[in-house]
Amino acid sequence: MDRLRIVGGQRLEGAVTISGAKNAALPQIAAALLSPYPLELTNLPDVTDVENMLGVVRLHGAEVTRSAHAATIDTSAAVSKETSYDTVRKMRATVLVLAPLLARFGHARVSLPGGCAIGARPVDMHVAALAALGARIAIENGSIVASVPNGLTGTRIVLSSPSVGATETAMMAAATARGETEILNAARDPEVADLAACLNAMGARIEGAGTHRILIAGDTNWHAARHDIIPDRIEAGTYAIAAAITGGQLELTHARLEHMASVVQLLEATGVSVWPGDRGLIVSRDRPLKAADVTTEPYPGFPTDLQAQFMALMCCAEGASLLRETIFENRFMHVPELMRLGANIKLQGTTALVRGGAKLHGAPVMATDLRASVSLVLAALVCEGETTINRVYHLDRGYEQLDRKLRLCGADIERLSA
Ligand SMILES: CC(=O)N[C@H]1[C@@H](OP(=O)(O)OP(=O)(O)OC[C@H]2O[C@@H](n3ccc(=O)[nH]c3=O)[C@H](O)[C@@H]2O)O[C@H](CO)[C@@H](O)[C@@H]1O
Ligand SMILES: C=C(OP(=O)(O)O)C(=O)O
Repeated sequence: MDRLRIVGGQRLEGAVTISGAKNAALPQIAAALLSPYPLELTNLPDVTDVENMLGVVRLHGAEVTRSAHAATIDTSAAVSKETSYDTVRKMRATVLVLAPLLARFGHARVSLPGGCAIGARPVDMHVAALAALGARIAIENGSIVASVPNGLTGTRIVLSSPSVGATETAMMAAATARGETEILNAARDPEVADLAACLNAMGARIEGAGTHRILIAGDTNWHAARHDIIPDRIEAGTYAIAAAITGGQLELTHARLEHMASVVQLLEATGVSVWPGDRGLIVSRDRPLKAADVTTEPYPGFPTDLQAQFMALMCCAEGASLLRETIFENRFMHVPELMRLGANIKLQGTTALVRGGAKLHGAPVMATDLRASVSLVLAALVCEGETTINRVYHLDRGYEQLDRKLRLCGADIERLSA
């Protein structure tokens, strides 16, 4: 298993190319199963989650032609097979193949994903949305078994909360349904809007994605399509924090301000400067960091996927900050590891009180999930001495060449292969 070795104390300076968004890529790869015509995805990030999702569609008979940062997925010979527990367990987003398989083939069997390190993460809203569209769904031996012998029928779906995955499931299924579907209380994330743009390129007629109310015309005539994936706002936010924590300046090439308003607002409240440049965003800090409180919220609120990284930043701020996690009940696996580096953090339920300013010292730490791991990398950049981070495969799930990108900006970071 690879490890990362980081020696802290370097100020980061330079440009970082922000890759395509993992969380936009995953549902779009699943969406390729909706249509028998090829889908070409460009700006595809080179991360293991994307490779795994391409593996999942291959398991269903898709032919995938890869080039650097692109893939053409031809599902003309695809079939609906069982998606096993082993596959779903590795990556929860695999559950996104349920709707396309059901919509195209009339039946699907996908193992229930179960909980993961950050929370229980049920899929009841995905199931309810498909049932509303007319699917018969049962849970049998740990799998979701869905069928719709006479095809899906458009309807009104009211989500009990704006789940990203359930909105995507509903949108994909509704595109194939007979008649119009309205999704209310939809997730407004840019990745949802990007999936709609991809589906529209494939022939669907979807309006309102990116707002609470999405209208899907149904009865799609699919055709071959090409779609360019949006830049990863979570990767961009992570590097923005890397610039902030080291008191450096980074140009985040391709980063989009319009996807990052809550993040930029919070960083500015801590004394960080962010401004648009010719190629993306520029992030810089030359003042002491101020503490700021934050509550994670559905988009456009502050993303849960940046909570751990922001906590690392607040460990270095003057004063105390409160971080409230409202999306995932157990997303604080980074706290004990940050404390091993010397951070002063008190956890109470879903709130963390961070008393900033403690001197951080390098130590061996354990990566536990994707964003927890990267928060340790960020903290290690300012630790006195050497930090080694184990289980780097968590990072490789969603960060393309993290060590190389940081090294190019001046970080003292090295990957140690086992
Ligand atoms: C691949 C992908 O895009 N992953 C992102 C997606 O995950 P994901 O799509 O799984 O997240 P959701 O928006 O669905 O989850 C939000 C909340 O709703 C709950 N819930 C969700 C579905 C359901 O059927 N029942 C239910 O109770 C979840 O447990 C969680 O508490 O959005 C999350 C919230 O922004 C991000 O952290 C993940 O990085
Ligand atoms: C939680 C994440 O991903 P997933 O939903 O795939 O677990 C993430 O990207 O931070």
